Amino acid sequence: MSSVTRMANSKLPTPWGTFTLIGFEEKGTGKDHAALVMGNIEDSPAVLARIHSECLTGDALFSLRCDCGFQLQAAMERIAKEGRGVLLYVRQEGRGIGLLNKISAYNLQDQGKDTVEANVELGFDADMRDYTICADMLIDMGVKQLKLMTNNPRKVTAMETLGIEVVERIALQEGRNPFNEHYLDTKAGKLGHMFKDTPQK
Ligand SMILES: Nc1nc2c(ncn2[C@@H]2O[C@H](COP(=O)(O)OP(=O)(O)OP(=O)(O)O)[C@@H](O)[C@H]2O)c(=O)[nH]1
Ligand SMILES: [Zn+2]
Repeated sequence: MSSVTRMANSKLPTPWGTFTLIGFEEKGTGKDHAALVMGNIEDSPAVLARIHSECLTGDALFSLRCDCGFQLQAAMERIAKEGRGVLLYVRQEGRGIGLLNKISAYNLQDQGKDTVEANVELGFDADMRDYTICADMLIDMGVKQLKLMTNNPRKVTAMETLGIEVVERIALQEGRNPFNEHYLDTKAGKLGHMFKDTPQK
């Protein structure tokens, strides 16, 4: 049984083109999630896709502590350029620990901890995300194969495990700056993020 229910849809004009915005409700929690769709994404060929975890600070408040806002914009631009693709905007703020805990983690980082150490000190794993809802949103929209824009190999493995084939991983390296260098280097070192494209097959 799917973990999400499709609830509503509308047009969403953006600076890069007009997407269809689809709203989903997560059955277990009542949380809402969104998909931005352009073109016909059902069936083949593989669909250009981004699974974007919510980052209020980066996506909406222009934070330079991370690369999220830059990745979000780049992904929307690439999908619009291709004329076909999907971006899942998933409400997994702070890699699943929520905004308030992420702010506490930032406070620890201000005192010298890295992103992983800060999570652990607060009693969380480095990454608490579960991608089941992402696979179920894609299945609901008829998507079976992805060209996935991510540096995170765990997203690729998760999709494959959940029955969505990733035919290509496209690196999304955007917005490196003096404030997020250490964060990006920690992701590469401790969380296994990769900053080059890899064909999967
Ligand atoms: N706990 C915690 N979460 C953070 C921190 N910085 C950013 N985030 C969250 O991390 C999530 C984005 O994950 P990232 O690890 O940056 O990247 P990713 O989604 O795993 O991989 P990409 O697909 O390559 O972007 C968002 O939900 C952010 O809110 C931090 O220092 N601590
Ligand atoms: Zn961020």
